[in-house]
Amino acid sequence: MNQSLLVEEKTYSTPAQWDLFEKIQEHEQVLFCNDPATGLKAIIAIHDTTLGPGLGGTRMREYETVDDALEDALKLSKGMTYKNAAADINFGGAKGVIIGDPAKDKTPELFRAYGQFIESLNGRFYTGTDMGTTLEDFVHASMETGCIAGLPKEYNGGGETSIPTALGVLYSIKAVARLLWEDENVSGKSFSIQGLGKVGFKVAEHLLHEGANLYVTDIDAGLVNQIVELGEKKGHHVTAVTGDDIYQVDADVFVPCAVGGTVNPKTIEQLKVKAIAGAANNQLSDDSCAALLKEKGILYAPDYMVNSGGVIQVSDELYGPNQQRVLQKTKTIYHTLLDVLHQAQSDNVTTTDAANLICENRIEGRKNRNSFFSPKKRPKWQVRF
Ligand SMILES: NC(=O)C1=CN([C@@H]2O[C@H](COP(=O)(O)OP(=O)(O)OC[C@H]3O[C@@H](n4cnc5c(N)ncnc54)[C@H](O)[C@@H]3O)[C@@H](O)[C@H]2O)C=CC1
Ligand SMILES: O=C(O)CCC(=O)C(=O)O
Repeated sequence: MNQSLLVEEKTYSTPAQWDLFEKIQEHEQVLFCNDPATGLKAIIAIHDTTLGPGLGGTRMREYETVDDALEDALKLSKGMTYKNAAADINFGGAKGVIIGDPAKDKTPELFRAYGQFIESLNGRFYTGTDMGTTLEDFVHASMETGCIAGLPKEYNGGGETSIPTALGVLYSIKAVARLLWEDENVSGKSFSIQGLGKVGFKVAEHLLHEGANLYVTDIDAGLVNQIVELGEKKGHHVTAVTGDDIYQVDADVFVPCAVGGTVNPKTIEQLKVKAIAGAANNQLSDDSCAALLKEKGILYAPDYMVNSGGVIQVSDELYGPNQQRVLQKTKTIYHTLLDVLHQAQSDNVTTTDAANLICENRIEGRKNRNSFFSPKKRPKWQVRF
């Protein structure tokens, strides 16, 4: 072996050089998007496209480090693979994160630049709203790419995904109630809701309509006040709670609807609830939390099943927007989730393990069926060619 090859071997086998590839080893592709002209800094992670093109929303958030942003994109996109498999739709898992403050850093040009990067993936990534992004942002992105889902109705899209997502959370809560109390009626039961944004606010409205009592928190005091006032009008108790106190309230069900990771060993110790069912993606800080919850007797409804109303709508757009049909499909979450909760009980495993197994079997099964070549692997709403 000549000297230069020896040097190369030595250089490239240093473990630190491979850290990044180790981090993304479960993923098919990760795209770092950098556009100095608009200030766009984004990461698109495509986890698995066995079931179809990668599909997942794009989040905008002020991350402290690029590593934090990458970790979020990797975890969220993997979650989408499971979510899409659980919802039995023909899409794989992917997600985008834009690094920046949604209140200060958004411009139409930034989203157009993001659209150009999406377009460069040539149909491998479809996206729409998530935390910190709105339908309007994606109207700008859609000027550059056809791979945008969930545009406003005026643009012939399905509109706000938080509507089916919130309905799916309500039906999941009903499934949990059926398992806990043999009755899906939640009137008089109490719920602690963390986050009153696009989804959490609607979940709170649904629960008030059902006659439930609420504890609510959000870093935006205006949203908290609105729900407190609504509760007063409806004659139900809505108690505003500050920050981390939400983990200690004496509610029946914790409903995380803000950021991920809020169910962790520290908060599990504080939680007094009987169950957790909410919209936030990646609620558990790590896999071991599922076992901790099981030990403590807290029933955990896997997040990616509870919050699949959004992808159900987005994938349904293949047939043209139809909210009635989407809401009907969203209600099926009740039975899918209840089956998983029963399965976990009868197998004495965590609810996460029971749900993951169903998804992994579905993906494995599809791998076998995808064994022959077909050029028609694009969803039919892809109209650019
Ligand atoms: N929008 C959708 O259709 C879907 C959303 N999700 C997930 O649901 C969660 C909420 O999504 P959206 O409502 O769309 O986002 P959003 O950005 O509209 O709302 C998030 C809310 O959480 C609040 N918040 C942030 N950190 C908080 C904290 N530490 N404590 C209390 N409140 C806090 C924010 O002030 C905001 O009001 C996210 O995790 C998202 O990924 C999942 C599936 C679909
Ligand atoms: O809005 C979308 O494009 C898909 C929904 C999504 O990202 C999610 O369920 O987390």
